[in-house]
Amino acid sequence: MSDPLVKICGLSTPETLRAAIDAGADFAGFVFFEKSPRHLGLEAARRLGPIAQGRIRKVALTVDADDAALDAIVAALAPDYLQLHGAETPARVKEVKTRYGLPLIKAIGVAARNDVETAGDYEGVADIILFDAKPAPGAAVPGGAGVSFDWDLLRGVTAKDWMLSGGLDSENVAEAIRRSGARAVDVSSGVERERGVKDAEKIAAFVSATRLS
Ligand SMILES: O=C(O)c1ccccc1NCC(=O)[C@H](O)[C@H](O)COP(=O)(O)O
Repeated sequence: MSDPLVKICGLSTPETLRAAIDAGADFAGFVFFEKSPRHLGLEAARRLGPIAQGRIRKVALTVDADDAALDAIVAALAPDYLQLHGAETPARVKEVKTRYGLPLIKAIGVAARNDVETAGDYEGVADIILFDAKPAPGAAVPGGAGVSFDWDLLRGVTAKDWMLSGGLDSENVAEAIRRSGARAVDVSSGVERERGVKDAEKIAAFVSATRLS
């Protein structure tokens, strides 16, 4: 069986983007959400986009963004994927997909089995479902918290293409893959030396750990 795909999320510097590319990660996530410590401005996106181009799939992550914000982000980064990480409805996901003609990743917050089942609402609309830990009620930032959920909830999940996310690191990712059956994983906090600051060695260790799983 092929190695699991790896997405490193919340990259914001040329050095750590290159570290993700060199480690062999498949997706580079860029967070466009001002309340996040990983927020990437448009100017920085214009600088990082060409480094990633053709070397790693660029994912622009937004939270309930309107068309004007998405227009600016798409123009600055030229992403390969859009990741919608807010409360976007299936209708909104479809609208965004049609407007930009890009594959869509839709995040679903999971705390219980019925959360996993909501992925069915996005069937035929989202290209990839990203199962992440459900944010705490009233959380200002709905992702990247380094919190995991019960991976066994994903056993037998019927979504066609999906990623596992939430609280992963190089120590636990092999077990998370084994228990959930994931064929793609996403990480942010687990490859940081402090909140919002990515670490090249941790990125390499994380990718290696998925290859050994
Ligand atoms: O990472 C952020 O700061 C962020 C902000 C707003 C919405 C989503 C965000 N991250 C989403 C991701 O895809 C993270 O990689 C995912 O939540 C896992 O994060 P972690 O548990 O820290 O590995």
